[in-house]
Amino acid sequence: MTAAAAGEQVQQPLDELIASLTVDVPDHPEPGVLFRDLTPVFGDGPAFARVVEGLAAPAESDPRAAAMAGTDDATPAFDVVVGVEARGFLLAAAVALAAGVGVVPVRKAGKLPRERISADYVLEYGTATLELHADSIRPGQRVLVVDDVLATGGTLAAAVELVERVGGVVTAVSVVVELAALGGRERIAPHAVHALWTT
Ligand SMILES: O=P(O)(O)OC[C@H]1O[C@H](OP(=O)(O)OP(=O)(O)O)[C@H](O)[C@@H]1O
Ligand SMILES: Nc1ncnc2[nH]cnc12
Repeated sequence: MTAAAAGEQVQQPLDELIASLTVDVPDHPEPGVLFRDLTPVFGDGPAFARVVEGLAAPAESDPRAAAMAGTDDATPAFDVVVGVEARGFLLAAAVALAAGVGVVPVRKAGKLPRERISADYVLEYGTATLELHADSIRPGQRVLVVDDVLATGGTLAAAVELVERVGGVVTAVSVVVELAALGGRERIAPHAVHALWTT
């Protein structure tokens, strides 16, 4: 008997759901960039819930992280979630709340008020500086790094670098969308990137 015949709800695959809700905007924020607008994904309650659940999945199923956690599979294999300003904040806070752990912001330059470390980076449409409070992650803490889009990988590479400079152990890097042609995955290596939709 099929799931439908048995009366079960058949879920649309998550990558198809994200793709169907994403709006492509040509030439934003500058000519030549095809901007993938994910705000309709975040604005859809059931889709957002599935995205949040999916972003936490690799860390939960990573044997290395599970062994480090020393607990059963149901326990998140990370102690804290790092989110990258600004769109990553929407996701990281939700993932952290669902997992029962804290959330730490990686911010654009000049926003964090206390002792901080900085990393300059290049992204698909510009250059910028990211910062992390020096005491926001304890040495050895296991970190899930979350953002919405992996394009060239400059942003996430800088975020991972900051986490590692303060002694955090990056156990997983999760994004909603990976723009494969821009090669970001190679930039993040040796860390694996878990993308809910690769296009
Ligand atoms: O892989 P990359 O080429 O580095 O690009 C990806 C980054 O670009 C976007 O952030 P943006 O800097 O536009 O900031 P926002 O979240 O404040 O809109 C996106 O949210 C990622 O953080
Ligand atoms: N093409 C793109 N769409 C949305 N966010 C991005 N961040 C970097 N490149 C992007």
